Amino acid sequence: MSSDGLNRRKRTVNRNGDTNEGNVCRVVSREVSPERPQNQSIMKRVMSGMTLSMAILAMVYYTTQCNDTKELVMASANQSIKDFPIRRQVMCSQDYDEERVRFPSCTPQRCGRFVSDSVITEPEAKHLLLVAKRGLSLGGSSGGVTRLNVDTGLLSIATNFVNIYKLIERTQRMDEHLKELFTEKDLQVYRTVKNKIRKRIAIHFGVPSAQLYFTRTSSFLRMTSKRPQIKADVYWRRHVDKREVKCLRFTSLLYLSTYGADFSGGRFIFTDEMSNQTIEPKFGRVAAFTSGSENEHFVERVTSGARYSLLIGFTSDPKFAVKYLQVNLLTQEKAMIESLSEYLVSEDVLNSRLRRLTDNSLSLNSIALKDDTEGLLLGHPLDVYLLIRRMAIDWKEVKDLLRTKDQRLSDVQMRQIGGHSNHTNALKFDSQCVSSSHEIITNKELKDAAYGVISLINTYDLDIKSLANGFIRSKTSSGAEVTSNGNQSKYALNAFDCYLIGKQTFDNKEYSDAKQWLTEAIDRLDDMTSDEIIADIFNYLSFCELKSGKISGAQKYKRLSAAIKIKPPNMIPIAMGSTDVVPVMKLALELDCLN
Ligand SMILES: O=C(O)CCC(=O)C(=O)O
Ligand SMILES: [Fe+2]
Repeated sequence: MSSDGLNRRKRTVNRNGDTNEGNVCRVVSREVSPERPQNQSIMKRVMSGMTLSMAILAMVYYTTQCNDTKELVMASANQSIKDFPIRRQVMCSQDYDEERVRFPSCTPQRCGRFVSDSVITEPEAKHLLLVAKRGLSLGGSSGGVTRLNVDTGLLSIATNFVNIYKLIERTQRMDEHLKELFTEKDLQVYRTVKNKIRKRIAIHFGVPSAQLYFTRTSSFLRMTSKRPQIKADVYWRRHVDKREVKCLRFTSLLYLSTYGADFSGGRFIFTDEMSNQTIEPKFGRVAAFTSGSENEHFVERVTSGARYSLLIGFTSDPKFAVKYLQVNLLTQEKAMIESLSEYLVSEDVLNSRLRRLTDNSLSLNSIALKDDTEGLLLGHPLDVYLLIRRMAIDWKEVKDLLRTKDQRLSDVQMRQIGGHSNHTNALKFDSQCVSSSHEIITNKELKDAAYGVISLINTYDLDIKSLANGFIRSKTSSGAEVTSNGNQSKYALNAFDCYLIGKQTFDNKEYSDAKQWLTEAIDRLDDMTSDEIIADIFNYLSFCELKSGKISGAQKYKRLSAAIKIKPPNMIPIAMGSTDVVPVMKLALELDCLN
């Protein structure tokens, strides 16, 4: 769950061996660095001598400095934290301010962390370790971390990811035992454990348990000392969970192996301003903390053995809850599609846009609901984004198209639609469903969902072009494309999606990725893309070029953008939130200065 590790500054870890502040600081470099070449010439030897002296000076400097950056062991592996958890309270960061307004009753009253060895039983931990090993053994990253997301089935294989559930579906005829990968008993233990952890978090942080929802981030992790192959393998970078998955409120970790016994290195470290705080993983131990920047952390690189853990993320925002997305939105959408299809048949509607929207939603909705039989809703990483896009954009458009049409329908005709006596009832989607889901799913959520896609790209280091085509492929991987859904992907994004994600990526200051998304948007332009959006795509492309110092490229795109006739301001494309205006205006000014 981290994105920017490779370009973070070099990290040193100050370590005290005991539970309290010590005076001896051992400075250990954790940087992944290539081996030094052998120096042959005298000149080189002199140079390396000088380098060494500078390194020693730097060490002395760090050693004197490290009295200020102490390291405290919050929970050691030798300890047994049974009766009372170890707790630490920290000041809440501002990361929750927005949620505080939206969900006052479930905003954390206090922020902090706790560690306990008595949340789950030993048999439960043993069972989950077997489940983790069984699941993870189907994959295996070529780098240091293998992830298996239990809810989506996403599993690291070599430098790629596959959907394990689809894999099983395809191979089960040959390999009967795979069907039994997760038995009912396994899932039952998994659910019990998740609920126990949720309850503890609720008690500890004073949040009603019923308002803590599981997110789709839950994953088994196996960390080893293997050299990283892709960005996602670098698990030892500092990060803030909430910055990567915005909706997160609490992060919990269940450790399924023990520091010092099953592996070395691999301690969990909070990077506090004055001192680092360390948790040594222990079999059956649960650590939980508020996910904002008050709890920035990293995992030390494992030096030997294998480290197993189960990460479970919680949100207070029901829209990002697994259950909400699975049950509410999808079933609501299904009802809307049924009503609409009935209406389209009975009315012989000629509006091709309406048909296209319905067909597209129908196919995506039925894929998701078909998976329901296996309890695996929303299995593709783009599912959530696409569902929210349908709710925020497509269904709103359907409603608008129908509104326009309704005005031309007589009362008699209205009654005929679906056999209902008044048109509000007949067009269920028009009255209740669309309005309510549209009220719930706003452009803000759509932007968050787009942000979710960006986090996914960064966390798993995915190739943008492949993902835009609905395929999951790592940026750095070579060879055959590994997909989660056969060769023909139903998840291909359209010009608007790529534009929206491109804009969010731009706001994230990732200009090269933003350019890629916007170029994908250009490749996907069709008759449904409005001129305003096309002009804005070119505008953003121009800003991307400008940010990368490519002045002539910036000017070229700016001219292209200006060449498109912009309609009056009420036609400003959807999802152009007012917050975007300021930076874009600023950039526009910068660009104008160049002309
Ligand atoms: O496994 C751990 O201890 C922490 C992993 C982590 O921080 C993450 O995946 O965000
Ligand atoms: Fe994390």
